[in-house]
Amino acid sequence: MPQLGYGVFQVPNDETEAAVSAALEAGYRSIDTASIYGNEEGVGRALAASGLARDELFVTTKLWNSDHADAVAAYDASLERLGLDHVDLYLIHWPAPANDRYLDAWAGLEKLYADDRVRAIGVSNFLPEQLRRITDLGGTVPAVNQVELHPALQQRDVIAADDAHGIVTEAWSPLAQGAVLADPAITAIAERLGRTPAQVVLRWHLQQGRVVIPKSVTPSRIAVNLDVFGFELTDGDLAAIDGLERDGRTGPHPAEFNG
Ligand SMILES: NC(=O)C1=CN([C@@H]2O[C@H](COP(=O)(O)OP(=O)(O)OC[C@H]3O[C@@H](n4cnc5c(N)ncnc54)[C@H](OP(=O)(O)O)[C@@H]3O)[C@@H](O)[C@H]2O)C=CC1
Ligand SMILES: O=C(O)C(=O)[C@@H](O)[C@H](O)C(=O)CO
Repeated sequence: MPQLGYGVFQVPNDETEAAVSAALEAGYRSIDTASIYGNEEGVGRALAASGLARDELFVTTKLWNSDHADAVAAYDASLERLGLDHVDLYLIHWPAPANDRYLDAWAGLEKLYADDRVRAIGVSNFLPEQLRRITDLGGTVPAVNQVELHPALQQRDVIAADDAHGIVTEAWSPLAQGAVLADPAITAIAERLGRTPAQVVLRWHLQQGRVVIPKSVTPSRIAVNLDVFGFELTDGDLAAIDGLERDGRTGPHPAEFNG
């Protein structure tokens, strides 16, 4: 799985083909969408138009909360919209604890995986106790847990639980939707290194082994966000950004969100 991908939350379907095409042209090879984003068709059109071989691409989509009871049918519908015969990573989008159907959803994803219809399966927005209910089953361990994670919300308990099971932690809203980019600790590092604040934040994630999927519809930012493999933060820089934790959640809390 590429460590840096491109996310398309809040990109309207009719603008998604152009945005994903710009990302593929800039060099991204991993695209993160979801059935609830309503833009899988736009993603699919860009993939088809790119001329890139399928095995050069890494496509992630997600099972929405109302579909936990029939994951296989929801997967088929996503494939139809994407124009693909498989995706590389299929995630349960949220645990939706009030519905309490995520173990059924996991059984559906495990069936897809056992039938060789998807390259990897995982979860998103899972808290440690929700992950434990899945790993306690003794079946397939999720490959990935995609969670909100950025300097203002560092999710150390979730990362510890992921690490304990060998699950890759993937950061959504890795830039906190822009909310951390004016933080003096980050701008000072950016100025010293001659980089942008977004590049510094992405580097902070990457140097700690996380997968990131920044979103931008702005071509210059799409390019800048990918240009983060030619410099390094020092241990002091990493520690300064670690100091920005402030429980600054921007999205819903997984213990409460049922969609
Ligand atoms: N599993 C889940 O529940 C969730 C998953 N996600 C995934 O994570 C992806 C990323 O998260 P998202 O919420 O979009 O937030 P991000 O943290 O990626 O931030 C996106 C925002 O930051 C701006 N931005 C991007 N790059 C820069 C830059 N270099 N300088 C300044 N501003 C910048 C964008 O503006 P502009 O576009 O105008 O350039 C946009 O407003 C989503 O697209 C989606 O794929 C997101 C939310 C929940
Ligand atoms: O973007 C996502 O992937 C999300 O799950 C959420 O942002 C969700 O769709 C939402 O908008 C909740 O208010």
